[in-house]
Amino acid sequence: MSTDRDAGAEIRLESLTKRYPGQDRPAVDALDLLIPAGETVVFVGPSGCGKTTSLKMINRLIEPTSGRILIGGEDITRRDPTRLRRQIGYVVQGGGMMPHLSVAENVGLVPRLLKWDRRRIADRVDELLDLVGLDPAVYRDRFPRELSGGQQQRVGVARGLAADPPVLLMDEPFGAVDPLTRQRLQQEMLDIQARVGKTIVMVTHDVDEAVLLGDRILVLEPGAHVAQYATPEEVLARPATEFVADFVGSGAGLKRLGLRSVDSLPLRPIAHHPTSTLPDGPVLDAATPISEALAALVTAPTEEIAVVRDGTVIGLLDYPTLRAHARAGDEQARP
Ligand SMILES: Nc1ncnc2c1ncn2[C@@H]1O[C@H](COP(=O)(O)OP(=O)(O)OP(=O)(O)O)[C@@H](O)[C@H]1O
Repeated sequence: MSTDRDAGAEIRLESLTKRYPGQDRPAVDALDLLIPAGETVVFVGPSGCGKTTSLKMINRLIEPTSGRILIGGEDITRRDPTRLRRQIGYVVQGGGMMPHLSVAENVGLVPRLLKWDRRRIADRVDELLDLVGLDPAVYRDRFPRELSGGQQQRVGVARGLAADPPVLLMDEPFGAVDPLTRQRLQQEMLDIQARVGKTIVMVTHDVDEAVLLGDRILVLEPGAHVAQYATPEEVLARPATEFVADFVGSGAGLKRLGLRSVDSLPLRPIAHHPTSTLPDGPVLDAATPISEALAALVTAPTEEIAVVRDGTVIGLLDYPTLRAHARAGDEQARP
């Protein structure tokens, strides 16, 4: 597959609005946006600002209250939504695989609905598994339960690309995997995008991910009001408002902290915790970078995670402690 920037389509949102029943303010309030063909645009912003609602209106999983969506110049607000969704790839957190279908059947889902012949579907499935780094001979007949989280996520990406759609929507695609797998998937996503040239719209909570993957970043305030829409370099170097500076700043603070390890934080001491009584829940090695510990804490079933050095628990770490230090790191870095 060669680089093909023409493979994507321009997306234009015009005064796009969503008002949920019973809510006094619109979740998305007259959003205007132009996403050039073949670019990756990443939506970031505080929880509830309207990222997912905006994304899901593009394939009409959520129906707009008013406004227009043009893809490749065509107003898709009048198209049959089911047909439309076969032409827009959609990748969700965790991969969203059907548990009772094999990898090949999952990837071939949309081509089958589009009535491609079997040979063409089989060839396409193998081509895509190769693209996402899964050996087709090993993985095509496996079931989701026989795959790791990262492998399921790869299958999700392959499925999103199956019918060669000009547009790929990704909703927190790498949010369900461990930090190392996440980094690997992000790198692979850059390679894949360089090869397929789709127009990609992605929602993430991770500013670092937005900076890495986005040609442009859309920073939203509540109501999906645009705080800034610019390249990552621009957003980091010249945040348009205090809000943007604060929002991307906390990520930058974490990035700086990322070089330090968790044993440099104040851990809650515990009286006695020999190796034999290591807690059941997740543990972190003392050398784990703080940025990775954050992801572990956010997804942990417990409020504290034990930090272990040489098989012995040296203390407990909680989210408020880590967060307080991330903020402190930020302030120190400001002039
Ligand atoms: N089905 C719904 N009915 C009513 N209100 C909703 C519905 N879905 C979302 N909302 C509200 O609309 C607003 C935007 O939600 P949305 O999920 O788009 O935000 P988000 O930025 O993606 O949030 P998060 O980062 O937490 O996923 C929120 O205030 C939310 O409570």
